[in-house]
Amino acid sequence: MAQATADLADREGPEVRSCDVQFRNLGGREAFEGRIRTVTCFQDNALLKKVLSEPGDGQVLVIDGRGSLHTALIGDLIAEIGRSNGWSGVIINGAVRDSAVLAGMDFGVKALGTNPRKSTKTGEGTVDEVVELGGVRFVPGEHVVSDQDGVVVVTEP
Ligand SMILES: O=C([O-])CC(=O)C(=O)O
Repeated sequence: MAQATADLADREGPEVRSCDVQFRNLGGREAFEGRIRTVTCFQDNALLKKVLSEPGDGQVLVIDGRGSLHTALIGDLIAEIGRSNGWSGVIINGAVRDSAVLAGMDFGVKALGTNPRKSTKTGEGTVDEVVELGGVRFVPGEHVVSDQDGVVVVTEP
């Protein structure tokens, strides 16, 4: 693995951009990193599915679902779209489903929790706006490292 979040925290010191949200590590790839892209949406997953259908080039999609645990923003089908298009993983301020399958996939998935209820598919939301979670700004184009200890944003890889 390239970088551990604890090593980044030692390097950066107290100002390290470490996200305080206690995400669950639900994907089979427990440590992942990449350039940040973002989607903001609310209980609707058409837009994030569209973005994960683009070439991923090792990027990480940070999805701000406003913390809603009422519907799943991704399941095994959308995760497989992302994995097969070369995304490293997703970090979701929201819920997922099909977690038993996600746990066996070579794809990074951090989320708040699970809910089997489907999301709507209207396409509402925004792409590549700065997302703020757990005291950290996730800026598209910067770099995020996610592992068993947490989620850290750095300017450069
Ligand atoms: O289609 C959805 O709403 C999410 C889903 O179940 C999947 O990705 O497998």
